[in-house]
Formats: sequence, C-alpha cells, structure tokens
Amino acid sequence: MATYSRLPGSVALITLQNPPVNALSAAVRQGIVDTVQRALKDPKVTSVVICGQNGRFCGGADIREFAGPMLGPPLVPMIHAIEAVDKPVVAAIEGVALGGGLELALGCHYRIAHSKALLGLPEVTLGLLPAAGGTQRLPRLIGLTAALDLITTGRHISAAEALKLGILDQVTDSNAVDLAVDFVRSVAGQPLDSRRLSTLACPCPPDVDSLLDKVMAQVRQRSRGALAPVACVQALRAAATLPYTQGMEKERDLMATLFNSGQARALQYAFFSQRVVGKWSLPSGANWNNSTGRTISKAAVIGLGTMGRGIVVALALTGMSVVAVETQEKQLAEASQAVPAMLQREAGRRSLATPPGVITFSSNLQDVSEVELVIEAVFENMALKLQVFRHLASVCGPGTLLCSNTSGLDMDQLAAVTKSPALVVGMHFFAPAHVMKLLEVVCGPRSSPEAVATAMQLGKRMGKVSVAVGNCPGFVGNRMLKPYLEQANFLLEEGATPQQVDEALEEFGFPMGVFRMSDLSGLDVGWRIRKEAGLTGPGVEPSRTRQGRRYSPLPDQVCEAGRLGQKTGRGWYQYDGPGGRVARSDPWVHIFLEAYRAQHGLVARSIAPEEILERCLYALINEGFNILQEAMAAGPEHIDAIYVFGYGWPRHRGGPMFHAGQVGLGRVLERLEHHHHNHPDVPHLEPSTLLRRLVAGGSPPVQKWREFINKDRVHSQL
Ligand SMILES: CCC[C@H](O)CC(=O)SCCNC(=O)CCNC(=O)[C@H](O)C(C)(C)COP(=O)([O-])OP(=O)([O-])OC[C@H]1O[C@@H](n2cnc3c(N)ncnc32)[C@H](O)[C@@H]1OP(=O)([O-])[O-]
Repeated sequence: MATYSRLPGSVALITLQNPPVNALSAAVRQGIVDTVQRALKDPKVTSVVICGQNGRFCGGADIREFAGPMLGPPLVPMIHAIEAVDKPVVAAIEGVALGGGLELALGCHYRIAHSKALLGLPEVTLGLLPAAGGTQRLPRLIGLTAALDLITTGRHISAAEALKLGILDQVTDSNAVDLAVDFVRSVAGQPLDSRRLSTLACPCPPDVDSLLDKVMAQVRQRSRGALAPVACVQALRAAATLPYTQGMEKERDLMATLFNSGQARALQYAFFSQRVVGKWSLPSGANWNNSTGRTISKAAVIGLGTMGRGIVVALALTGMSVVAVETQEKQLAEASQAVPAMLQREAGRRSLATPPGVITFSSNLQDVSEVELVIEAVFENMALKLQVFRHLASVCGPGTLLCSNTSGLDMDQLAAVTKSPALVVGMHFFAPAHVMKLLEVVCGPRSSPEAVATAMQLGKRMGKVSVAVGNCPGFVGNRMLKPYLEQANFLLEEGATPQQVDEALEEFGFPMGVFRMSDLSGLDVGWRIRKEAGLTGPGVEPSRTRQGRRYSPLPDQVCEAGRLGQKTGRGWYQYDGPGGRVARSDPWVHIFLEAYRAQHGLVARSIAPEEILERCLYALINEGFNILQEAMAAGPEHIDAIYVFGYGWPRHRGGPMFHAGQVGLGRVLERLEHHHHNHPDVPHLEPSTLLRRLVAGGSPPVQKWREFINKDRVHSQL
C-alpha cells in the first residue's frame, strides 16, 4: 500500500509500504494511483514527495507476482500519470531505487537521494527489460551511451555516480526525505515541461548506428545465448531512433516476448534460489534463524598455494586480521610477495568501505594459537590433512573453529582427530577464492549449529553465496562433476574430439567446455585424486574397467605424456607456451585418440551435439537427484545455486535441476534409460530412484520436489 500525509507548506508525502523492499505489488500500485489522485485533487497541495518506508525507496516490481495473473493497475500508465501531474513531484530515494523503483523515480520531475543509496535497472538479470518506460526515459535523461551500459549490464550504481550521470538532481548525507520536502517547496509553481523525460529527445552520438551495432555484437558475445541483453539493445535502438510513443510500443512488445520465455522464469528462479540457500537448516532443527554464529576478528589460513592465497585475500577483505602460514620456505616467500599485491588489486576494484585487515606471514604453525578460526588449505591429501588437524588440535584452544578447504574428503574423519569435533566444518572455496562467489559449507554429522552458522555468516561477510551441504565424497558440486567428466572422456573414446564436446557445451551456455576448463585448472588435479582413489598409478591393471565399472584412462595418459594443461603449454589443446591462454586444436591429440581407439578396437562414430549434451548433462543431473535423495543438499535450489555460482552453469538456464524440469522430467528419464541401455557398465547413467518417483508422481514443478524428496530420503545430514 501507500500512505498519504499533508506536510506544512502544502506538500503531500506519499510513502510506499511493502516490507522489506517496498516492491511495487498490486496493492502498492493501487496505493500510488489513489494517493497521487488525492494530491492532484487537493487544492491546498502544491507539490508532492514520494518516498519509501523504512529507509528504502523501492526494489522494483514485485517479482513474486510474475508467476500469477496481472492484477491491479499497470505500472506504465501509473508512471505516465505521475509525469503528467502539473504539481512538481520529487522522488526521495533512500536505500534502493531499482528496476520499477527507478522507473517510478524517472517518472517524477526531480530525484533526490541519500549518498548511500543504490540505483539501477537490473531487469536484465531477471531475463527482462525495464518495461515501465525505463528503456525510453533513461536514455533521454543521460544519453544513449550511458543508458546502454546501465541497462544491458543491470549494474547497481552509487548515488555519487548517478549524480554524475545526471540521474539525480541532488545527493545528501542527511535525511533525503527532509531535503526533498524543502526542495519541492522551492520549485512549486515553476514550469515542468523540461522535467518530463518522455518529451525530451534522446542525446545520441553522431554515429549512433555503429555504436548500437558495436554494443549488440559485444552483448551477443557476452550473454552466451541469453535473450534479455539483446532485447535491451533493441529497445534502446528504439529510444534513439523512434518517437517516445513508438519506443514504448517496442519496449512493450519485447517485454512480452521475454516475459513468457523460459529464460525469464529461469533467471527469476535463480534470484530466489540465491536467497533460499541463505536459510539453511540441520536435521536437529537448528537453522539460520535460531542459531547464532560467532563474529570472527582473527583467522588463520594454513597452506599458501593458489587456494590458500585467495582465501587469505577473501578474509582480509572483510577487515579481519589473518595469520597466513606456509611451512615451505620458498612457497612462503612467493606468497608474501603475491598476496599483498592481490589484496591491493581486489580492494581497489571493490572500493571498500572498511580497510582490509592486516596479514601476518609465518612458517610456524604455533603462530595460529590465538586465532578464533583456522582454514586449512594444504594439498588434497587425507594423510597430510589429518596431520595438520592433529597439530591444530594441540596448538589451538578447544574453542577454536577448525575448517578445511577440502574439495571432497571426509570432514568427519578430520573432525575425529580434534578435541572438539562439533567445531569442525568444511569451507570449500572455488578458485580464485577471492573472486568466485560460491562457498560450500560442509556440515559433518558432528558439526554444531554454531560452527555452521559461523561459516555461513563468514561466507556472507566475504560476499559469497554460501550453501550448506552434507559430508559425502565430492560434496555436491564435485560429486556431480564426476559423471559429467566421465561422460566427456567416454565420448572421446567413442569418436568425438575435445573441440566437439567443448563446442556443444559452450553453445549450451557454459563459458568453457569441459576440456578447455580442465586445461585451465590443470589436468594433474584430477590425476592426483584418481591416484589416491586407486584408479590409476603403478600396479593398477591398465584396462578400461576399473573397480567394477567402465573407466577411461585417456586423461591419465595425457598427464603421463607430460601434458598438464595451460601451465605446461599442452593438454587437451596446445597453447602458445606454458601459461598460454588461447586453446588451439593439437594434431598430437587427434593422433593419440586414433591410436588409443585402434589399440582398444574402438570404431569412431559421428556423435551429434545433442548426444554430447544429453550424456554429459543428464549424467550430472542424475547425480543431483541422488544427492537430493540422500539429503546431501537440502533442495534443488541449493544444487542450482552451486552450479550457477561455482561451475559456470548458464544462469539463464536456472541450474541443472531447474533445467531438468524445463526439459521435462519424463524426457530426462527416458534419455537416461536409453543411454544406460547402451552403456550398462556406467552406473551413473542408471536413473535415480527419486527421478523415477517424480515422474511417476506427475513430474511436479521444481518447487514441489521437496514433498517427494522427504518421503524418499535414505539418510539425512541436512
Ligand atoms: C512492467 C515491469 C517492469 C519492471 O521494470 C520490472 C522490475 O522492476 S523487475 C524487479 C527489478 N528489481 C530487482 O531486480 C531488485 C531485486 N532485489 C534486490 O536486488 C535485493 O533484494 C535488494 C538490493 C533490493 C535488497 O537486498 P538485501 O537487502 O540483501 O535483501 P534480499 O535480497 O535478501 O531481499 C530481502 C527479501 O526481499 C525479497 N525481494 C527483494 N526484491 C524483491 C522484489 N523486487 N520483488 C519481490 N521480492 C523481493 C527477497 O526475495 C527477500 O525475500 P525473503 O523472503 O526474505 O528471502
């Protein structure tokens, strides 16, 4: 709703009320229509201020309403009516003016904001465009070039930047509503024609066509198949080339196409998934709402390889002091050079409100005795990690939280060698740890609510999307990756090339296909894990069946040839030299694959991109169903957030589990059955019981899966 009050000096104050972000629900829109009418009709009112309750102007259209029929007054005529009012209307912006919220402000004649306010048109991130006149009014106000940037990226900008761009008329460090009220009194009676943005011409550079073509080309390349950024450019072309009314028609038509697309549904689902995962719970009943985490002010990181260095930076960026420990002198010397530079770069990029914390480098584990939380980030080797945890248990106080950055080892085994297993929890970062948004918080069977809450809160402080997961080999992300990688290798055996597999996945929307990604991460990482698992190495029978199932030794053989990826200048592709970035097809790989197939009597066949996608993605999705059934993830949103934020799953496809729903669960089941029939020695292709159950239950939408999962859970950690 919206409330109306009359202030001294003939000012009407309209306050939007819809906590927590005053989204423009049907009731709020109706409230605005009614109160604006009232202000218009009241002869004693000469000017109007619109603000939002609780220091937040407006977070835009109510996204929850998008799923149902459109009720209440529509936004476009409502904003148009405000613009047409013959009494000055000022938007007093505190907190946020995003999406429809900023569009509402653009319909007002003046905009005044608090210096801490954030503004933006983030609709593109929801698969939409600013369709309440945003694509037509903003370029008329700030020019085509700046509007293209804001609308196609959806980025939030500070009040200072908005002032510079000309979106705001004034910015204040004190109360924006009070200033707006004073201001509107001072402009009452002045002509408003030049303040009605819809009547202005759009300032454009002389070579408008070439600018639009250039931006369109950039957007197409960056968006990896997403429709909304392209539609945003089309709408802005209309703003630059057509009269306002026709521009609005174009905006409406483009919005209609986007609104009904699967991509918009996927992106809105991704928006809510990101928020759902913050609300973690444990089987004990402990959850985000009833558990208190500790506020950490001093932490330590053990191991300063690539991951450890990134973790140190991520922690220091929160303002806490960090003890960075590395026992190998050479590695320590390198890290103490590299880490401060990384910190400085990242702090500069983020323009931090609080200065970064102090980092102390040490080669002595004893130096962590005073910290409140330790993150172990040594080599992925259980014996080594156990040794570190035993040492930590003797050095640290019994109340210290001990965390491991393991990417898949048993957290409970690590907890068992400490004095307080309840204070042991996994914090699985993704490389580079100070940049990547995902954090898997691994809850062992003995992890206390306090330990989980602390890790989740710390993740939030570091700006991560933290997802609580159960303790199983590979946790959630890497466990699902295993069948995906496995299928990619099998496809090479059967006749595909690394390029064909990568192209199919990149066409789907991944920033990099599986082989280019493996070259970037280093092929030795997986090789070491397979050796630890006894799947390869001296004494292991070199057959294509290992541990009772089909196995492809191809990646091991590539490593044995000294090809470890980008770092050695050769892997599944060739590069310009060690550390090179541009992947080129390598004749060596083709000859190697042919020789391998000939040696094993395999006849290469032509493999269509559809089969590549089905085999890789459905195997991964199938493992996701197993994970849900075993309660290693609390819901499909958790898996989807992990894949979107940690594994490059295209956001406009929602995540693997959402994608399965979009394809149709029946279809996924049928194709898995088909591929399992053709490859009975690949257990990962055998459809999960949960998937069968969901299909038998009528393939409910992803939001309803929990009802089936809870009936079906094998054992539960989350
Ligand atoms: C014709 C139409 C044209 C128009 O152009 C279309 C639009 O405007 S599209 C819209 C364009 N606008 C956007 O894209 C802005 C989207 N919103 C944001 O970016 C952030 O929420 C914001 C920065 C505002 C606050 O961040 P923060 O302080 O970290 O807080 P938080 O993020 O944790 O959210 C708190 C709670 O509010 C909920 N909720 C939030 N916004 C909306 C909404 N619009 N609606 C409904 N609900 C919304 C959110 O789900 C959460 O609920 P819960 O049940 O407690 O989990």
